[in-house]
Amino acid sequence: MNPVLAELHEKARAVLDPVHYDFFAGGAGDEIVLARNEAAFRRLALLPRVLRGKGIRAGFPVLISPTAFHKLAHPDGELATARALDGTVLVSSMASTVPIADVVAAASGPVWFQLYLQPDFAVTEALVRRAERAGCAALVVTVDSPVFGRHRRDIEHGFHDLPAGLAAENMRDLAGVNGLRRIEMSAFTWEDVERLRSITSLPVWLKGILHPADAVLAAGHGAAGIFVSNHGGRQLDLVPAAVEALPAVVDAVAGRIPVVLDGGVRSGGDVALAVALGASAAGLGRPVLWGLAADGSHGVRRVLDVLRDEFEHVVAMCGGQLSRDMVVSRC
Ligand SMILES: Cc1cc2nc3c(=O)[nH]c(=O)nc-3n(C[C@H](O)[C@H](O)[C@H](O)COP(=O)(O)O)c2cc1C
Ligand SMILES: O=C(O)C(=O)c1ccccc1
Repeated sequence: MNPVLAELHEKARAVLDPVHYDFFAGGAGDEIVLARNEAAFRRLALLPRVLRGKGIRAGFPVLISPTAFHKLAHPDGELATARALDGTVLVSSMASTVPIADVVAAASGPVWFQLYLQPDFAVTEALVRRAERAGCAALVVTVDSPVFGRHRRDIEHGFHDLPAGLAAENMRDLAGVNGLRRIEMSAFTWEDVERLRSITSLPVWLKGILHPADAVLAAGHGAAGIFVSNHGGRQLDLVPAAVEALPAVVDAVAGRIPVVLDGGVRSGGDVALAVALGASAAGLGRPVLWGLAADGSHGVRRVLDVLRDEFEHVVAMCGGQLSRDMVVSRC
């Protein structure tokens, strides 16, 4: 592990309330998927191409995946994360502890809004209007959570609610209700996605797709793109590592829409592997939380800078190109 990322993680562990550390770090069930997300990257290797000059690959294909409750990590919460972007996309969680308008106002890069469809469509619509008015560039609907994941560490600690003074600020005064509305998890259908699309001109991405057939349906139902994701091992503890599910989804989508990969990305090399396997970008969850907890905006910026530097170095080593044929198994 890059020593800067290791240092930020260790500092985060040291400064965070252990209950909040476990909320961020933990996964569902026996945490098998949580461990596999990282382990799967270590089982992959790259065969560099040689004598190709510098190649043409430019840009930094990383974004920040949505994570809840940044004020548990740092007093400035999502404002600190947003200030660190320097052009990187932040997918801001519906469960942010700063209102989305303030996140966008503080951001040094594009902000997308992640939401869970709510059983009362008026609530979903109000959230969409908040995101639009704030200036978000896209919506990301998380579709892997028909029910809440069972996070054993949270259950053991009795951690269910934010401490006094913190709240999911986007859930205030929604659809006729004064005060805070609870975020609900519920089961939806492709028709609900179409309904959401019909009320907004923002691009609608779907996050949490693992089955290739669902990826095809997403493209057919007008999704702007998809996230291959197992929610960082926080939903069903029976699924493959995210990067293991990626190739079949990329094949099924066949270039119709972009595919983002998140889960277990911990280095610029991991980003390169995801891109070589066909991802348009890789998303970061926990590494950003560790940077934020350790050193606020500066810590998040350091995480992004380390990954950018490592990614560019790997690409240079690979002759400026990354493709599926270059990825092999180590074992
Ligand atoms: C503490 C925490 C909170 C999360 N909150 C959300 C959320 O509000 N919405 C969502 O779609 N995904 C959420 N996720 C999942 C992330 O978007 C992402 O899929 C996952 O963290 C990627 O894996 P990584 O942490 O290994 O990088 C959360 C993940 C963590 C660790
Ligand atoms: O913890 C999570 O993974 C998550 O997605 C979430 C969603 C809503 C509120 C808090 C966390």
